[in-house]
Order: sequence, then structure tokens, then C-alpha cells
Amino acid sequence: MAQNAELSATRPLLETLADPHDLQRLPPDLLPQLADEIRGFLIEKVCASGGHLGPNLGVVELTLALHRVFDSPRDAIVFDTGHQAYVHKLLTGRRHRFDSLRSRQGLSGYPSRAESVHDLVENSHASTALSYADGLVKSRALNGERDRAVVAVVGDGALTGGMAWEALNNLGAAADRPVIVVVNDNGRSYAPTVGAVAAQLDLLRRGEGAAVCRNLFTDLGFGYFGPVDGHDAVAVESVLHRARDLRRAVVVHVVTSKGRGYAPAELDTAERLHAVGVLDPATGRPLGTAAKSWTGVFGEELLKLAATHEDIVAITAAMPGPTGLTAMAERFPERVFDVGIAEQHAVTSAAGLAMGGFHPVVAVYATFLNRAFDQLLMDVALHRLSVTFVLDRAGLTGPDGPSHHGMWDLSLLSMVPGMRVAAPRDRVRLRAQLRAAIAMQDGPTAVRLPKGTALAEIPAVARMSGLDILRRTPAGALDVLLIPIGPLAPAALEAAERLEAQGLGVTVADPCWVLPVNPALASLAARHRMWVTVEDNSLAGGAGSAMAQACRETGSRARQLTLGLDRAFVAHGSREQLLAEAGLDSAGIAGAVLNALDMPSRPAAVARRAG
Ligand SMILES: Cc1ncc(C[n+]2csc(CCOP(=O)(O)OP(=O)(O)O)c2C)c(N)n1
Ligand SMILES: CC(=O)[C@@H](O)[C@H](O)COP(=O)(O)O
Ligand SMILES: [Mg+2]
Repeated sequence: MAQNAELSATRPLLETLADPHDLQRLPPDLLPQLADEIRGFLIEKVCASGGHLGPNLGVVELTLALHRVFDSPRDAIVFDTGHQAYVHKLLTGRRHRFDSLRSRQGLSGYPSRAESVHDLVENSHASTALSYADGLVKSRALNGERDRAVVAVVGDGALTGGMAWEALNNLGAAADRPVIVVVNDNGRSYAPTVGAVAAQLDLLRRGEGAAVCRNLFTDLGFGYFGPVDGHDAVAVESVLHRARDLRRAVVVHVVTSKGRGYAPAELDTAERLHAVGVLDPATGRPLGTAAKSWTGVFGEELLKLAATHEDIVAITAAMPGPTGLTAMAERFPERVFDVGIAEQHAVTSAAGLAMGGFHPVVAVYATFLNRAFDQLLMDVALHRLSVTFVLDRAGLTGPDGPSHHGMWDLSLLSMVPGMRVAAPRDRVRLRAQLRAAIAMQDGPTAVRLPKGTALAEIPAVARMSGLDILRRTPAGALDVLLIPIGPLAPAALEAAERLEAQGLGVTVADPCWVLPVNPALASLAARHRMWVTVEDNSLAGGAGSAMAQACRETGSRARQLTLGLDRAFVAHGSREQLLAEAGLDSAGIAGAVLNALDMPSRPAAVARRAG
């Protein structure tokens, strides 16, 4: 390694680091310069691509210390949620790929096993790292590899999730198995972290005498080091060495600041630029105009409803802003509950609120409801409780990749007795269907909405028995019934035009309420040669499966075609790209229909003459 002066003067330190061993050879007095370079790099790249800027600015020194003390990948470093692993990626040879961050075929915004041997956990769902660590330390013990360290980096927010405590319960009971739990305590999830755990960490953070010697971690059997200034790389390095040498279960409590070193993030009192779109790096302000999102329309309508219906309460799992509850929380703070990153608890707490005479609205990303399925099924639906689930980010979300796509909610909810699910196609339907869902007092309801700009009104040309007919073929030929689910209506309408140019008579019907299947939809389908469902959900048990079952039950013999997402994980990319790749854009829909009817696509003029 070149001398200090030579190193720091010749080229950016960051460019001299091909892998963690180069970092380990760096003299400690150059670490502050390296940290500055990393922050500048993160600000430049993440402002250009969007991503998790605040969380990664907060873990620069911590990540440097981790890779200097531990020998990844021989030692395992597991990041909880993984949104804060950009620095880890920089230090493990991926600096050159950051211009492609979160874009199709580009660098993932989370750890990726395909990208690097240093990456272990790809799942972006919080509160899992300690359970992985529990399994890893057990494997080390069984393999006689106790000298290979296991380190789990878990945020204060992730520590409010139940799984984290299930794991701590196990890890603490076998404290002779060496595991290093690094609590990255910045006091926030998006907003300030809530609950008794957060309060205990605050006590520790402030170095309250007794708390440091005996606390909730030591009571569970862990050693405890902290609180440590998480922005002093040398101090963190020193305490990590001590933790490692302890060779038992130990918690290292590191205090960091989300958004550190970038004024627009540090001044963002709401969320410290936790997850951002493309920004102007000079100001930290979004580039481009913010169109009204589905989330924004939901939040507006919920506030109106809450103002006239005192029984409405709302619950969020540490995401009041991203799920649209901010306005209601400001106006009716006593009726909005942030339970921490605790979706299972959120759902059963909602059941309790419903038993108490309220109508809870649980606002959650569709993908995060997966982990609360049993609570929905057995704590809400079994008791036929009136809880409304507003599933944001339903369908392909885009840049957050496989564990963020909300592509299983229709499959899960189709199994729940008494569950009614709406999928609004536009902002007008969203307002109406939300109102209708909350008005239902005899069981659970759900309204699913995608990420992005809310579609303007898509008017119906007719309504029949709860169905919105969006387009009827002028000729009246009932060849194909297209059944788009929610926001896929525009693609279906464009596909209808393509198919009519091929001489087919096409009806487009929006079921509005997707589950249970409206018998009128099955009847309408039976009058067509073929019906086609088009859904932004897995084909395994989704709306198409439910429709096929409903048609079987009515004895319909119409041909069927179900278009949706394969039983596979979908990579990151833009929502539009991913929908097109799944064949859920107008060309894909029309092509699939022509293929199913054994009709080669012909030039429109020829097709019309053929009739
Ligand atoms: C089960 C689950 N619920 C919600 C989220 C959304 N989410 C992503 S990061 C985050 C906050 C994480 O806070 P913390 O663990 O303290 O990490 P920090 O961002 O502060 O580093 C949340 C709620 C998630 N990833 N997983
Ligand atoms: C890591 C995590 O789960 C969230 O921060 C998520 O990335 C936010 O997604 P949106 O940007 O779609 O709100
Ligand atoms: Mg945090």
C-alpha cells in the first residue's frame, strides 16, 4: 500500500479499494477522508437514480469498521432489510456499477447473491437478520467453525419487529455461540421509531448509567457494548474487535444519524430522505413535478371519511408517510396508530379495535401483508371483523425488486372466507371503493392500489350488476371479454382496439370488486367465445384462478385465458418495463389473445376485409 501522503494525494481513496482487504490495509488516519469520498459518491449517484439515501449516509463509518474488523465472506455480515447496504457494495468491488442502481439488469438496491459472495440476504422485509444469524451460528457450531464470525446489522426500526425478538430469545439462550448483533440506532424508521423498545434504546443512547450496565439485552444473556459513536470509525472498529474477541453472543449498540453529512437529509425532519426519487443534489429537492399518487388520493379520501366517521381509525407499520396516513395523523393523532415494523401485530391489534367498535383501516404495502396472513385469516376473517386493508404498492412496484413487488395479495386473499377485495382502475373508483369498503360492516375488505401516479377517470359506457363496461364492440360480436384488474384497464382498452382491427368483437369489463367473483361476470363471460383476465398479480391463485373456478361452478364452457405474473420472482426495473416483459401491456395482451385463438396477427386492413 502506498504511503499515506502519496495515497491521499494521488487519486481518490475509494478508487484504490478493489475489495475489503485493501480497506483493511488502509491507515486509520485516512478513514475520515474515505468516508467523505463515500458520502460524496452516494449523494451523486443516489440523487441521480433514486434510492435509500438517508440510511446509507448514516452507515458509512459503521460499514468501514465492519469490513476492517471482519473478513467477509468468511465471516458473515447480514444487513437487516438491506436498504442500507450501498456502502457495503462500494467496499466489495461494485463501485463501477452504481450508475445502474435499481435499473433493469443493473445493480440491485439490496444485497444480491448473484452480484457478490459478500451478499447473503436479498429479502428486503425487515426484522429477519437475527433469525438468519441464529441459523448461521448454529451451522458454525455444527461445522466446528466457531472462528468464522456472524455479524447481524439491525436497525432500531427493525428491532420493533416481532421476529427480531423471537431470534433474540434463541440467541440469548445460547450465548456461548458467538454472534455479534450490531444495533444501528439512529432513532428512526422513516419517522422516529416508536414503542417501548425505542424508549429503552433512547435510555441507552443517552448513556444512562444503570441502563448501560444492565439492560434489556443483558437481561436476555447478551454481552453489551455501547453506546458507541457510529460516526467514529476508529471507535467502532475498536469495540467490534472487543466484541469479536468475546467469542459469545454480544450486542454492540452503535448510535448513528440517518442522512449524516448531507444537509437536505439532515434537515428533512419527516424522513431524513429515507427513500427518494431523482433529486437535485444541490438542494435535495425532487426533480420534475410530483403528480398525484394513488397513495395521495387514498390519504385525501380517508381524511374526509375520518372527519365524518368517528369510528374510523388507522394503523401503520412504521410507514405513516409512504402509506398516506400523514394527513389523518396530523388532524386526528389519537386515531392513527404507528405500531412499529410489526405488521402481524398491526393486523391483530386492528382485530381488537374492531371488537371494540371501531373500523380500522390498516394501510400497508401489499408485500408486507404477506407476513400477516395468518393474523388476517384467523384474527380478522374468522371473527368476520370489519377491518379494511389498503394495500399500497400492489402489483409490480419496480425498483425495489423481488421482495417488494406486491404480487401475491390476490392469491392470499382469494383463500380468505368472507374477504372482499376491490381494485380501483382510476382515482374516481379508488375514492368510491374505499368508501364502499369502509361502509361494509360484516367482514374484512381490501382495496389494492399500485405505486405511482393515480390514473385519471376512465369512464364506463355502461354498468350492469356491479360491473363497469368500459368498451363494447360496435358490431356486437361477442368474441372476447377482456377483464382487466384495476389499473391494467388502459392496457386492456388499447388491446381491444388492436383486436378489433383484427376483426374481433371485444368487450372490456372492469369487475371493480375482484373477490369474490361477481356472478354477473361469469354470466357475461359465458356469452363470449373467450374471456381473458389481466392481473398485476401472480397467476397462482390470483383473480384469473378465481374466475376460472366461478365459471366452472356455473358450467360455463367459454374458452379462458388468464394473463398475469408467472410463479416466479420478478427482478427490479421500472414498473412499465416489467409489465411489458410480463406481457401485460396492450401489445402483450392482444398478442396473447390472437395466439390463443390461433389467429396470426395480420395487417389491420386485411383483417377487417376478412371480417
Ligand atoms: C416487514 C417490513 N415492513 C416495512 C418495511 C419498510 N421499511 C423499509 S426500511 C424501514 C425502516 C427501517 O428502519 P431501521 O430498521 O431503523 O433502519 P434504518 O433505515 O433506520 O437504517 C421500513 C419500515 C420493510 N422493509 N419490511
Ligand atoms: C426498504 C423499504 O422497504 C422501503 O423503504 C421501500 O423501499 C420504499 O418503497 P417506496 O419507495 O415504493 O415507498
Ligand atoms: Mg433506524
